[in-house]
Amino acid sequence: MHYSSILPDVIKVADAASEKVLHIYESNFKVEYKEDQSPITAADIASHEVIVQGLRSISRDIPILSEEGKSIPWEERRHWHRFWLIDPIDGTKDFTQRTGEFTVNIALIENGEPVMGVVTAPALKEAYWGVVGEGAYKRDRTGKVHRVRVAEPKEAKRVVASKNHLNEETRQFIDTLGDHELVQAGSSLKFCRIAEGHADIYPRLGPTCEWDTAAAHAVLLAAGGRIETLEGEPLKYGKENVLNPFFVAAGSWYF
Ligand SMILES: Nc1ncnc2c1ncn2[C@@H]1O[C@H](COP(=O)(O)O)[C@@H](OP(=O)(O)O)[C@H]1O
Ligand SMILES: [Mg+2]
Repeated sequence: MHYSSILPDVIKVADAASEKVLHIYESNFKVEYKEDQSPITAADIASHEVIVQGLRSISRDIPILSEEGKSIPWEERRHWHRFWLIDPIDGTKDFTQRTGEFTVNIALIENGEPVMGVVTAPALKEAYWGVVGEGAYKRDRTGKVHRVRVAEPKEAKRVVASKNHLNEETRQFIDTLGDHELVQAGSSLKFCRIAEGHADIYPRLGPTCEWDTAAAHAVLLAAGGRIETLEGEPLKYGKENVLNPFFVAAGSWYF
């Protein structure tokens, strides 16, 4: 499959979802809570619907797994060699707290690995995308597109971590990194900050799901970075359990 040929259409889908999301962000939206007590708004649902419709028009036979879609039994998912993995809004807490640091995420997974990803930050008017092996790009708030690449420092100088989910285990890991600056960011933007060379390392010794990481993982891989489990294995997708293991994201210099 030629990912580069469908990438412009995938970016269009993410932009269309972002526009819808931004419209709701700027309104007086209502916050509800899912069974697991995580917040959800009309923007999560609207973004999911725009993305699903858009991806279906790109390809009718690639299945879609979305944080906001119905859960699909493992018996069906286990046969998927290629699928879209989407998080219609990552950082819903940042959305409800109006920090602007939330993202729309679309990844294409093949044989358990992310091969293409698009991440947009509607309120920041930034977007990142990448095809693994072909490079990563950022569209800045002026609309200018440029290639991005991870920094290659000798040690982790700028550590990026969650604003809403920075737990004790992650703090202890960060303490082992020596002198550093702590940059906090919401959502999958943390991976994008590494991809563009604005941060060096993102340790997450806490829970995330496959849809939280997949699209930005593709961007990071395309920019010369990696995400590995604490056992040194690459983070994989399409597992029976959608929870990710703890991981560290950084440029290749770290691993
Ligand atoms: N206990 C938990 N179990 C699973 N995922 C969790 C979790 N706590 C946080 N997350 C994930 O972490 C994401 C937010 O990360 P961060 O704090 O880095 O912005 C959430 O994404 P959503 O906002 O899409 O729900 C959520 O999926
Ligand atoms: Mg998420």
